Amino acid sequence: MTPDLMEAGAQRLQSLHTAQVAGATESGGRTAGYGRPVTAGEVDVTHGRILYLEDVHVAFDGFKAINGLNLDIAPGELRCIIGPNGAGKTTMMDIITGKTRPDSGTVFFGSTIDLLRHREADIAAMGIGRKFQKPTVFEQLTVFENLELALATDKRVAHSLTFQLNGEQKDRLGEVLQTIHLADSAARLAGTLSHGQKQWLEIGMLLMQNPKLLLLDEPVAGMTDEETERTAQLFLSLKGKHSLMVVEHDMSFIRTISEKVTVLCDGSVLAEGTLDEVQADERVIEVYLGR
Ligand SMILES: Nc1ncnc2c1ncn2[C@@H]1O[C@H](COP(=O)(O)OP(=O)(O)OP(=O)(O)O)[C@@H](O)[C@H]1O
Repeated sequence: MTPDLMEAGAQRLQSLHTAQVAGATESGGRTAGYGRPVTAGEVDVTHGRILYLEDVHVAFDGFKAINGLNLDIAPGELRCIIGPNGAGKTTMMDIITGKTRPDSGTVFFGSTIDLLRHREADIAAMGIGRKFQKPTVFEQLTVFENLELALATDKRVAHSLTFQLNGEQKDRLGEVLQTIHLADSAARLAGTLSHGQKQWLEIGMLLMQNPKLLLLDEPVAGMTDEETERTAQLFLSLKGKHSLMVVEHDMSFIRTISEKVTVLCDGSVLAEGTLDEVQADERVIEVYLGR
């Protein structure tokens, strides 16, 4: 979830609570007003890359967590990232989203946006959405309200407290509900959803902001087999419309969704190719099996 969204959600919950205390809600705390949805600007992908990292380094207390990392992602690509524990996968996502500043290197969004010059909230607003492993939906709001809230991430929080959808936004919300398989659950409180449904809802919240690039950290951890299968279908349906970077340890899930797989190890790329290719690579076998 984006920093702006977390802030807006906290404010929204506070306002909902206040209204409940006063006994005066009209529509579950989302009464008249307006908001300005974040709309990502155009990203220049004429060079065939939506994300480009070159020779990125970061050390924590002398430990090289990212060590000469080079990576690029094509527009509309669904890239899977695998690697043993401590390989640097989370740190890489932290760098892309502005949470961690690298010591050196180049990180570009499209060919013109130098991500190292931007703050975390701005990077999210430019169209890079991040989904952490643990779902962080607003449990006391309905599915509908969670999605609605995702449109209202204006930094002037007062707007998000009093947000009202226009026709186009209602259509979009309906589409996202269908995409994330929650059309029948729009009025349910998010806290009553299964783990998998919460994950889909959070992905839906990111989709409401129409991200160009989605970073997804272990999206199927803790899901049932059926939920995992549905998540695979969801990601395949998003491919092309969005670029996706999926970090996951579940190899059967990777097999279902992947074209190109990148193996990270010790902070840099060890191998890249189809899952079959990287699984047959002696160096990959060695880091996974410790031979
Ligand atoms: N803030 C930090 N301070 C010190 N060390 C850190 C910090 N963040 C990450 N590290 C270290 O950097 C290395 C890479 O960590 P990272 O979390 O990026 O790996 P990962 O590939 O995501 O691992 P996992 O699959 O277990 O989530 C690890 O050895 C970790 O302990």
